[in-house]
Parts: sequence; structure tokens; C-alpha cells
Amino acid sequence: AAPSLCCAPPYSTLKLTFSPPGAGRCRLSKVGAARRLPPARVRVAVRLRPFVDGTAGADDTPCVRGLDSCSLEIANWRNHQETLKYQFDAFYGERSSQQDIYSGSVQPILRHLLEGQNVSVLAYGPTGAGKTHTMLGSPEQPGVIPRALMDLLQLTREEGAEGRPWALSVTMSYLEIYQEKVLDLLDPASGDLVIREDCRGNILIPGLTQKPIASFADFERHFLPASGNRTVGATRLNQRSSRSHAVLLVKVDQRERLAPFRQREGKLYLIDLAGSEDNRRTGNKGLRLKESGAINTSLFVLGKVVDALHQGLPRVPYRDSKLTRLLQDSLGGSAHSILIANIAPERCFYLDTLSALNFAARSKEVINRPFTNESLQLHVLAPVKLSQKELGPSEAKKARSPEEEEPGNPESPAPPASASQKFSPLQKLSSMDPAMLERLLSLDRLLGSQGTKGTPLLSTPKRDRMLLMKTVEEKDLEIERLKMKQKELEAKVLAQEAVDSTEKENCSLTVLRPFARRAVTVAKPLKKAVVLPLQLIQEQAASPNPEIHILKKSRKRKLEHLDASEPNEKAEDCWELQISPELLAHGRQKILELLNEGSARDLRSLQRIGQKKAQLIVGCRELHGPFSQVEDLERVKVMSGKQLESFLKANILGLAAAGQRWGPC
Ligand SMILES: Nc1ncnc2c1ncn2[C@@H]1O[C@H](COP(=O)(O)OP(=O)(O)OP(=O)(O)O)[C@@H](O)[C@H]1O
Repeated sequence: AAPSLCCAPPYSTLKLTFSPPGAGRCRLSKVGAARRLPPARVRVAVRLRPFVDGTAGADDTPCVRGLDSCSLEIANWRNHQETLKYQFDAFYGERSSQQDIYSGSVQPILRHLLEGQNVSVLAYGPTGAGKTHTMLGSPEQPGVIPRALMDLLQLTREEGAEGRPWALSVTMSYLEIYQEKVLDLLDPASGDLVIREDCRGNILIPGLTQKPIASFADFERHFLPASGNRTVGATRLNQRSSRSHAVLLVKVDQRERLAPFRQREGKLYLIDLAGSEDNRRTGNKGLRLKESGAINTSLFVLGKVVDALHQGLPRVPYRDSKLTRLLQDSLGGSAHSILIANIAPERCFYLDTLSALNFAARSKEVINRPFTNESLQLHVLAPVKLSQKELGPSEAKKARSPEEEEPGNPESPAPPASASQKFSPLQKLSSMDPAMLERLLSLDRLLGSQGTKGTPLLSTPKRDRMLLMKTVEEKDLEIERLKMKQKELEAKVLAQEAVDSTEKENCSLTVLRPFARRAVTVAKPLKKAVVLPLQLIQEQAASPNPEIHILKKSRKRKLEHLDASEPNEKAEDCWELQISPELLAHGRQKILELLNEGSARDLRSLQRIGQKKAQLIVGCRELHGPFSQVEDLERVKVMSGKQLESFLKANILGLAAAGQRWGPC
């Protein structure tokens, strides 16, 4: 029989300090909207493990020493007369208990889950430093995972009780990242799973098993056997060393029982990272060495991600490893995160300890942007009654109004989407909202378990489905790429045609007219800054409106020989960029206004500004206050001087070309 995770008494005394029901609930937001909250720094706690059996030499003294509840010092290997001091959000010494860590650093942020926000707890540190002990613990000393689950389940029972405004349900998923493969620990037969990102930047793993849990006993029933599936092995430094990163994902779903029937989802990630390993000391060979390589590589990328966030670099290499892709939410993302850096006291761990402390110190500077993940139930917005025949008996039961649903029943599946989103077996899975896809897959599983035949596509074996999805995803990317290329080529051809015909016909407007007509139809719904096709710009240059002189035809002298005695000069017609100074100033002013007042979404309407740059700009603005001039973008390293130049060119041209819509300065 699987051992129990915890003994009951310590839990009965645990109590969370959640806000009263209803307090902190946010106002109604539009469907799928996410309410932004103030930035939250990643919190960092350091835990020093005691000497464990056999690790202490006779005269071994710890190489690290706690100074107070937040700081510690470690010997400086460069100068033995000195020590290096570090300050964190919390420091837990050798004598600290599991309860100290949990109540001091984890329990306080759990409350955000019921506000529809994400929470992440990560255990980091060298191999054998106590990460698994901190996260999982033992039946005598339960760690963060059992404590958090015990509290959370109790709280959701209370908050979701009959008569309360919200119905709550909790599900769990458990996975490991082993040698760059995402493996479902609740369904080990399913192969490597794909990590995806939805349109709101949420990280999802379609096909990952989700088990509803209503009690701690439910949790143990799924978690204990799944933990047995985790890859562990013996190394010289740890008899049961984790060979993978383990991620427990607990989702708290809330549905409002009365109108406007809002829904919220809070995700809790509890992550036990594999430890960095010095293979000279672990004595790893063969498979262990290969595992160690994968662990060290992903931790190296994790370090690069933290450095990029720390330095505010425009590119954060989340995609360079599965671990960082999954942690995108937790580091620099939308979660309230706490990193628990575990360190060991032995001198032989000195360099690992120093590197873990340096990593922890850099992580402290990472700013996350939590938001409330709230939406309206789709069938409430578009109440379309589907016939019994269309739905089938089990789905028809699920299509009842929210009041009719059994509250708090975790087995009760998600409501069906509106008729417009009804699933067709021919619909492309990749084009579907991943959250919806996830629901469909669980619905399919449910139908399967009831003996009902699912839709043909979803009934295919999971492995084939994942393969199919991968192929479809690749094809979609290819199509996107080709479409972009086609657009680029079309724009080039149009521009070239316009220039050619202009030269031929000496700028005759009769020739330009057909192009201009075409251009106007393309540029019809202009609201934002855009670069218009060249011919429209030329037409505007020829227009009598004095405000919009962008491209001007001039006779330019071109020196063919630099021989001063007999300069053979050749005059030729050239198009050159001439933006009136007022227009230039106006354009800059417009861009500056957008930089200072626009949301990340607004900023993305500017040329050369993608999602990451937009977020960076908003972040810089919040940190340093408003920009005084556009050039500040270079100063705060959002873009290089060269990038700034092309950014200005593209946007001022676009804004100028769309000038008629702004009206004169
Ligand atoms: N705070 C602590 N008090 C008592 N024992 C501890 C403590 N922390 C760790 N240990 C013990 O130290 C040993 C190694 O700990 P653990 O397996 O948690 O390390 P780890 O960091 O998860 O290692 P790996 O990365 O190799 O998996 C275990 O026997 C564990 O019980």
C-alpha cells in the first residue's frame, strides 16, 4: 500500500488567512478579459539544510551562516578573511521546520488562487540540498505540497459550500520533464506532450490528464502512485536523486452561481526542480550522465531567462528549454511566485551553494505581472438551445443553466460552448482555443468512460492525436510563413510597379490612379499607425494638401566621376524622403503619447513593436515614469540606436501617411 503523505494532527491546526467571501472580488470584466494587477516581484527564500547522516566530517563546520531571518553570510573563497553577505525575503536556518517554511513563505500567497490568479512555488538548489524534502517531505514531516493541498481543499469546500456565491472545483495534473520530454505522471503511457501558449499568454499542455479532487484523500489516491512514476536514481550525493523536474499543477475553477455567472481560474504550480550536478562529484556515468546533462542544460537556460528578465533584455529565451517554456507563467509572467533556494552546509557543496545563492539573488529582481483570469460563461452570453439529438444524452444534461448544475461537484464537466463553437470533427484542432480543446478532450474522455462513442477525431488514440496536432501545428506555421512572404512580395511588387510607372509616365496621375484605387481599398479600416503602400504616399505627395508632403520628386545631381577638372555630372529624377518638420514633430509627439499612455496592446499597433517590446515599454514606464522623448527607448535598452531609427522611420511615415485621419497638428 502506498504510504500516507501526512499524519492528520498538524493539519487540523492549519488555518489560512483568506479574505472574507466576496472581498477582493473584481468587477465584471469583458469575456476572456484579464484584469491586470500591480507588478509583483518574485519572492525568494533560502533554506539551509542541516548536516544529514554521514555528510558531516568530524571537524566539519558549516560554510554558510544565518545572520537574521532574512540574511546570511558565506565564506569568500577568494579571500578567507572575508565573508559574502546576501539578503533575501526570508532565510530559514538548519533548525527551521517544514511548518516554518510553509506558513512563512507559501501560505500567504495561496489566497491569490481564489482571486483567479496564478501562484507558483519552485524549489531550486544543488543535488542533495533538500528540495524534495521541502516540497514533499515525509509522513512525519510533510512538506509544502501536502500542506498546501490540505489547506486549499479545505478552503474551497468552505468557499464553495451551498449558499455561497461561487461554486468551486479543484483538479490536479502531475508531470515531469525528463530529458526534455514532458511526461504525464498520471498517465505514463502517453508520450511526450506539447507545451502551447493561448492568445492570452497562458501556458497549456493539451492532453495532460486532469483529475478532479474534492478531498485530501482524493489527492493522495492520485498523487502517491504518480509520484512512484517519477524518475529517481542513486548518485554518489543522493540515494534518491530526482532525475527530472516534477511539476504538480492544481487548478481552482470558480463559477458564479447567480448572474452574471462569471468564471475564474487560478493555477497553482508546485515545482520540485532537479538539482544542478557536478559530475566529478556525483560520479555519474552512462544514463545518469545523460540525465545530468539534460538537467544542467535546462537549469542553465533557466539562469539565462532570469538574467534576461533581470537585465530587461528584449528577448527572454523561454523557448530554449521545456522547463523555461513551462515556467513562462512563473518567471516574468502572470503568477505570484516564490522561489525556495535550498542549500547545503557541507564544505564540499561550497561552489554549488555560492552559485545557488547568486541565482537566487538575481531571481529576486524579476518582476511578474499577475492578473485575474476571469470570464463570462459562454452559454450565458449566447444561450443557444441545442437539441437532445445534437447533444446526446450526457451532453444535454451538461447544457443546463449554471443554477441547475450540481455545485461543487468536481466530476461535473465544464459547460459546453455556444453553438457557434460547437465542435466539428473536421475542425482543425490547432485553430481551436487551447482551453476549449482541453475541455473537449476531457469531455471525450468522459464520454469514453460512459461507453458513448466520441467524435471520430477525438476517439483516436492519444499518441496519434498528439502526433496529428504536432503536424497540424507545423503546417499552420508553414502556411503563416508563406502568407507573410506572399504579402511582403506583393508589397514589393506594388512599390516597384509604382516607381516604374512613375518614371515612365513622368509622374502622370492617370497611370497612378489604378494603383491608388487598389491601395485605398487595402488601407480602408485605418485607425492605427500603419505604413501605407508607396503609391498612396506618392499620391498624397501630389495632393494639394500642404500638410502631407512625404515623398517629393526632385532633380538630383549624381557625380559620375570625381575628377574635379572635368566633372561629368548627370542629373536624374529621384524620389527622396522629405517630411515637413511640423509633421515630423507631430509624428514624434503621437508616438510619445502612445508610449506614455498606451496599453501593451495599443503599443503593438506601432510598427516594429511586438508583444515582448510592448511589455518592456509598459514595464519601463512603471519603473522609471513617463518617457520624455522617443529616444528614451534606446536609453532604457528597449531597442538599439539602429532599431530606433527604423522604428521612427516606419512609424512616422505611417502616421504621416495616415495624417488626413488625424487632421492637422
Ligand atoms: N531540512 C532537512 N532536515 C532533515 N533532513 C533533510 C532536510 N533537507 C534534506 N534532508 C535530507 O537530505 C537528503 C537529500 O534531500 P533531498 O532528496 O530532498 O535533496 P534534493 O535537493 O531533492 O536532491 P536531488 O536534486 O538530488 O533530488 C534526504 O535524505 C533528506 O531527507
